[in-house]
Amino acid sequence: MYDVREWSHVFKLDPDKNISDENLEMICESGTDAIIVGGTDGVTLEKVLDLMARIRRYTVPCVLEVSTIDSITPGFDLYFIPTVLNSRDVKWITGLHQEAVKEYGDIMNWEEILVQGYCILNEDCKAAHVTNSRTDLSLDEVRAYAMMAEKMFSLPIFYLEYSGKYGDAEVVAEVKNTLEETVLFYGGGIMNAEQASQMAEHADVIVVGNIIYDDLQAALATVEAVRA
Ligand SMILES: CC(C)=CCC/C(C)=C/CC/C(C)=C/CC/C(C)=C/CC/C(C)=C/CC/C(C)=C/CC/C(C)=C/COP(=O)(O)OP(=O)(O)O
Ligand SMILES: O=P(O)(O)OC[C@@H](O)CO
Ligand SMILES: [Mg+2]
Repeated sequence: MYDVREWSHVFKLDPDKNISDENLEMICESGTDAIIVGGTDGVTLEKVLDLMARIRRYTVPCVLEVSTIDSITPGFDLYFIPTVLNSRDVKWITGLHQEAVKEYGDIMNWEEILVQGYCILNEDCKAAHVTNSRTDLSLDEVRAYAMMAEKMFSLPIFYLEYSGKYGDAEVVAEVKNTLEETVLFYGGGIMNAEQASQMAEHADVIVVGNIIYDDLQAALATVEAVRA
């Protein structure tokens, strides 16, 4: 099922982190809608290839969230391209993207590519540091980015990113009310079933990342919570 509008839960696996075969099997067979392979640091082609090959033993849809040009590899079902709308640096909004499209645009299969409009709201996360994002945004400013993503740029996905920190459910709810077509992803700090169901009440898709590595059973419980 490659239609993100049908999804409600995804796991994000970091190529730079270790996961055992046993735990990977439980994640892939959990009933989640997809596995996203992505991270900010230490993402190399070798690590991406290795993780993709291991996920490919299972039928779950597998998506590469591109964070470096050098780690893009064929074989994924979909490719997500982040553009960080609240970055202060054009490099992370359209800069690297233009370089990549200049190089590969003519051979890209655009049907398997979805652009994600990121709004990064945790000032302490790596992605915020790397992209020099302005995270001290008012609700109206966040809503404006959501509206721009949908109405100005027709992006398929708007991603409220609190990576490593549980976010503000009120902000997620308000952004959801702002969007009509664009799919709202929420990610950050989901560590248990209760948090998963709270964010899933508002976001279209919740993204569960770090807890996979810290407490696998808690991570698996988030799938059940969203389905309930
Ligand atoms: C051969 C083949 C199949 C070709 C496919 C064609 C294709 C897909 C081409 C891509 C073309 C293109 C436009 C590429 C864009 C290139 C690029 C590098 C864009 C920049 C992306 C970007 C803004 C990265 C910044 C970091 C970021 C937002 C990463 C997203 C993932 C993320 C937020 C991870 C969470 O990290 P974090 O939690 O902070 O870190 P830790 O958990 O490790 O602490
Ligand atoms: O790792 P966590 O905090 O669960 O966040 C998930 C995802 O939004 C990270 O890009
Ligand atoms: Mg992470």
